[in-house]
Amino acid sequence: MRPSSPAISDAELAAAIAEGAGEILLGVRHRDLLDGRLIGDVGDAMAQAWISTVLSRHRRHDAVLSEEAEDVGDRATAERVWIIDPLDGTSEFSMGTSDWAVHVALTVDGHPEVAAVSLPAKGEVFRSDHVPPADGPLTGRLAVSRYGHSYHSAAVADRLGMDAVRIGSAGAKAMAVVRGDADAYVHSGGQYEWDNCAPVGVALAAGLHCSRLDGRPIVYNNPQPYMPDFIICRPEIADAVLDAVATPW
Ligand SMILES: Nc1ncnc2c1ncn2[C@@H]1O[C@H](COP(=O)(O)O)[C@@H](OP(=O)(O)O)[C@H]1O
Ligand SMILES: [Mg+2]
Repeated sequence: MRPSSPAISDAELAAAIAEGAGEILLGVRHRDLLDGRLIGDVGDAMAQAWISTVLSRHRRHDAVLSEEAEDVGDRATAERVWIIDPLDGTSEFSMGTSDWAVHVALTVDGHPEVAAVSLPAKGEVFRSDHVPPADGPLTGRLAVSRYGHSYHSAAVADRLGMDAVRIGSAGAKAMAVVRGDADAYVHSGGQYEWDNCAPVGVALAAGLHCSRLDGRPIVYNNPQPYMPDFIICRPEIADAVLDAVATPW
């Protein structure tokens, strides 16, 4: 086999994967030929197959953690690990809305060094090496799941007087904060590293506050890839958000 292209940087590769998988996923939704659960299953499988083939061709020495692949081998002890969600917001993708995303992050020693999040149905690709600072006017909006508030997001909305906006997909919610459409995304109650690693990588690069609910930094590539809670918010409200989640009632 010919060696893979030597030229592509980690940042270019992450963005190309997020964009290319997005094109595949838009093709899966082409003209409503599929629907319901089937469309989500096919989307997950096709995006995963393409991404894993691209990574094995271009970065065969790196480890990979993906929502759609078995977590085998010694990934947790590797230095460079790609953390991937080939389709975040599978239910929204299946429903035909635009709030779904592809997440691609490269972690080095547990930190997202490079990240890309595409929102293919909106034609947007956010990348950590090019993202502008999220420093526009505050909106008073808090991004929450379409399925409702978590205990802690309700406390933040209540305490800070914020309006909840329902958006599917962790990536789409985080990018709403990066874009300046919302001031915060607060999640508790469960998620996995692939759901929030690339969104956090882009958010950090945009100058946003990202931490666990108790204020600790978010560290990835843990042996158990469960990452159940985090805050992504504008730095100017971070203290108030941390205070609200520390003493919710
Ligand atoms: N309590 C929980 N436990 C595990 N995963 C959760 C979760 N709440 C949300 N998620 C996952 O986080 C992503 C965003 O969810 P939401 O839009 O509701 O905030 C979804 O990923 P997938 O679509 O990749 O499965 C969803 O499955
Ligand atoms: Mg996900």
